[in-house]
Amino acid sequence: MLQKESGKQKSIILIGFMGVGKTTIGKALANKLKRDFIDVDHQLEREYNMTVTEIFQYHGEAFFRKKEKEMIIALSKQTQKVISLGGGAFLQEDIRKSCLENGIVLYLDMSFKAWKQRIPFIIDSRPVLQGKSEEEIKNLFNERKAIYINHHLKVKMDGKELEEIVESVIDSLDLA
Ligand SMILES: Nc1ncnc2c1ncn2[C@@H]1O[C@H](COP(=O)(O)OP(=O)(O)OP(=O)(O)O)[C@@H](O)[C@H]1O
Ligand SMILES: O=C(O)C1=C[C@@H](O)[C@@H](O)[C@H](O)C1
Ligand SMILES: [Mg+2]
Repeated sequence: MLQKESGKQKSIILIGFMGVGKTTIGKALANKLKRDFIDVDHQLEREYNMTVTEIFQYHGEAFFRKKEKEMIIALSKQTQKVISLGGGAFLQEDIRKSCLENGIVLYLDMSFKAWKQRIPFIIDSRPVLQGKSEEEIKNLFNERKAIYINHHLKVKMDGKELEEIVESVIDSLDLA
C-alpha cells in the first residue's frame, strides 16, 4: 500500500534574503536531523566549476536564474532533505509553487538593522549587492520581504545564536 506523504517525508526548504544564514543554518539543521543537506548555490558552483559571481559574469544572470529554477524544481520533489535556496530564487513563481507544494518552506526572517551587520562579510560574493548604495540595498531587502511572505514556517533571527535558531526550528517542525 502506498504510504500517505506526511510532513515527516517532506524536505525542509530554507528561504530568506541573501546573507541571513540559509546555508549556515541549513547545514546545522541537516546535521541535527541527520538528513542530507543541499545548498543550491554550491550545487550550481560545482556543476559549472565556477563561483556564483563567475557564473553571473560569464553566462549572465538570466542563465543563472534558468539553471537555478531547473535545479530547485527537481530538488523540491525529493523527500527528507534540507535544501537551502539562493536569496533570489523565490522571486520566480515556478520555484515558489513547486517548493510550497512539495516541501516545508522555512523563512529566515531578519530585520534590516540586524542584517546590515552582515554586509562586509558577504558583499564580495553576492553580485546582486555590488555597486548598490545602502539605500538601494534596503529597498531590495523590503521588496523581497513581500515575496518571502509565501512560506509555511518562519523563524525570527535577530539576536539569536545558531544553536537557538536550530532548536526553535526543530520545535516548530511537526516531524512526528
Ligand atoms: N547566526 C549567525 N550569526 C552570525 N553570523 C552568521 C550567522 N549565520 C550566518 N552568519 C554569517 O553570515 C554570512 C552569510 O551566511 P550564509 O552564507 O549562511 O547566508 P545565506 O542566507 O546562505 O546567503 P545567500 O542567500 O547569499 O546564499 C556568513 O559570513 C556567515 O558566516
Ligand atoms: O539574492 C540573490 O539574488 C542571490 C543570492 C545568492 O544566494 C546567489 O544565489 C546569487 O548571488 C543571487
Ligand atoms: Mg546560501
